[in-house]
Amino acid sequence: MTQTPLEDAAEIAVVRGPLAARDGLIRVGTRGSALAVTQTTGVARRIAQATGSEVALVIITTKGDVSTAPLAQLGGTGVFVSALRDALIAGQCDLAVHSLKDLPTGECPGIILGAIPERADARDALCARDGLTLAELPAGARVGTGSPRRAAQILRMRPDLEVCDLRGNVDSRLARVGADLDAVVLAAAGLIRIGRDAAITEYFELDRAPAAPGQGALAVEARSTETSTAIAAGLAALDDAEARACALAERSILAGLEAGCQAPVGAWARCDGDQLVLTGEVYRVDGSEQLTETRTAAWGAQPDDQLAAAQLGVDVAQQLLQGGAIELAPPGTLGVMTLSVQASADTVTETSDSGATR
Ligand SMILES: NCc1[nH]cc(CCC(=O)O)c1CC(=O)O
Repeated sequence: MTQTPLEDAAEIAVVRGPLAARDGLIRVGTRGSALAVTQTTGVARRIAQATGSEVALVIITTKGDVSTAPLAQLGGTGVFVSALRDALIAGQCDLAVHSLKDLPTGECPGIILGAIPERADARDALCARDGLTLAELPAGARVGTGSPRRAAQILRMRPDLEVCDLRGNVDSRLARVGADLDAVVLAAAGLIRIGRDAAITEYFELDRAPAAPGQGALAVEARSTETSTAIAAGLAALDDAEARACALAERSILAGLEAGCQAPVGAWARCDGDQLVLTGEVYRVDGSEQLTETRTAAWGAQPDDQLAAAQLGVDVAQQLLQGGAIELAPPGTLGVMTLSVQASADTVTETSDSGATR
């Protein structure tokens, strides 16, 4: 938490606590972790360059930052997001920067997704003791992750390993390697952003282990009532059509599966010439089974392509559902909406029953 990024912010002021709105000033809200401050500083710099405006970072503390309780108890990954959104709506900042993979797929009233900047490395990375790769870890080695997707992927590659739960910020997770764990799996983008990529001993290629939908991408949110031309110009300069299409395609798999944040789902979208290629996977968490679907759509960086990207995700989700995704994933992690609708309509089926009592 008390790392170098604050120095990186040299020409961008970083404020903990309220900062009044003022003409010509763009206040960019962020969580206070080293990772969040670093990535938001990058966004703030580019907005400053594109607009010539004065830009400041405003650090907003979220429940997820001050608690080590399991995320599910705090209301899921959404806790990282809601305090920032509250601050944006309340006018405590003018923009809010999130890791896209932490954003729930639903719309948020009063808020627009103003920009998805060019995406960083989407891969997961293994950080193991003694420079070991996954294949080199001894049988029974303990690998830390809090993600059901990563757990399943590790066990598919190495069924003999022991997957251990892991929480907290990137630095505290890394500190466990060589202590009570032999390795941890983290997002490469986060490690690179905070300058800890020297800890990486292996990158998992996306064809072998598709990452969380939106991993490595950032989301810049604004108020839907925003009228500032400087903010509009800043958002337009930041937005990357390819990153937006890929993120949209990956995230609409989640939406199509009605996936909760603990769903073991991997996604990988890439633009390849004039094609947008999307792969979605759903796993049994013990690594014993998986479903994979790949589909393509035309791609030419046209406005229509964004709609096609979203539809591609829905199509992949449909294929995964037809392949039996609901039965593969832990009860209640997929088809979440359908379950609650069924339950409230008092037509509870066996599936929704097990989902509800999980
Ligand atoms: N789950 C928390 C989270 N949210 C965003 C990142 C950083 C990487 C990114 O921007 O996707 C991380 C850490 C991790 O998964 O290792």
